[in-house]
Amino acid sequence: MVTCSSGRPRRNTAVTEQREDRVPTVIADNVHLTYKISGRYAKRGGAAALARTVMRQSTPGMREVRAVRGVSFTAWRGEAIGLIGPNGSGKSTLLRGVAGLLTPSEGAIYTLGEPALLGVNAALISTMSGERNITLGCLAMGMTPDDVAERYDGICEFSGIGEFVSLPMNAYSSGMGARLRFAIASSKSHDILLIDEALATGDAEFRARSEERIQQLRKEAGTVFLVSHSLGVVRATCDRAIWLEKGEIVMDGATEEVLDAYEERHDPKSAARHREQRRLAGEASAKSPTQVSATG
Ligand SMILES: Nc1ncnc2c1ncn2[C@@H]1O[C@H](COP(=O)(O)OP(=O)(O)OP(=O)(O)O)[C@@H](O)[C@H]1O
Repeated sequence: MVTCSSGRPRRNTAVTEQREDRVPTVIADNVHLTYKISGRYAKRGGAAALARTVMRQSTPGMREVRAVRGVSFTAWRGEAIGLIGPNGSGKSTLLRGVAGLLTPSEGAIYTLGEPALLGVNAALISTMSGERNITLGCLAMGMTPDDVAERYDGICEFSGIGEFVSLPMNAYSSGMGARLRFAIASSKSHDILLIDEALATGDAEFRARSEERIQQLRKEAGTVFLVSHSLGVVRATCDRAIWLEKGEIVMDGATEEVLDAYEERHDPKSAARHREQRRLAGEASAKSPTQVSATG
């Protein structure tokens, strides 16, 4: 089933561009996502208050934050896409738009299948134990009680939270909570899995296991979107990257190319180091056939 979330009715032109051999799972067509901040948060300060008094306004007006501005892309089944960009560039907002939690003020998002958003702030109930949250989280994802019973041990083991599972989640460290959320959400294959920074919180060993799990989810035919500030995680996990700045796409393409360009702009030292590493690796591989023939 194709689901559409849009600001106003639009002709679904992008769908007709699909290639025969690949299945599009998410189509974003000129998407704009805007937050409206109302009342007292919109404008503060003495001058604004005085203006309101003079103009006899009881409440200040609405302010808009245009977090995503005219974003278009097509995601295909089997892809893992990293969303990168500086703070406030609109990555999480775009993910929430794909998840259907925000409606575009303009443009449309079409999804084939059910998107599942896995965020660090995903809603589990902090006063309940990990055990209860596993059960509720799995049921909420559409599993049957038998499915839950079957997967329960695997989820506990994957999360690595040990006996903390019987304690309320508000007794967990933020890393433990994030690990449990990831373990619950990734225990089921999703048509479209949206991950917001979840991997950044675990330790190195958990990150390695999560990367493996994401690769597995990809093989099970889903599409994975990953928001991360860690370019290393995006490099290890994604084959495509979308770079956002101020709510607009700067670049969309193969991970290496996009990350190189991003680093050139935001972290030139790392970009130079990576170039040098590649040059040395290139030299080594150019030399190796000679060495083989010399020894062979
Ligand atoms: N609930 C909200 N209400 C109002 N404005 C918001 C809200 N959430 C985000 N914004 C604003 O939208 C813009 C994009 O924020 P968003 O969280 O999507 O960026 P991001 O790239 O994910 O940032 P970060 O890397 O810091 O997590 C920012 O200007 C932010 O202040």
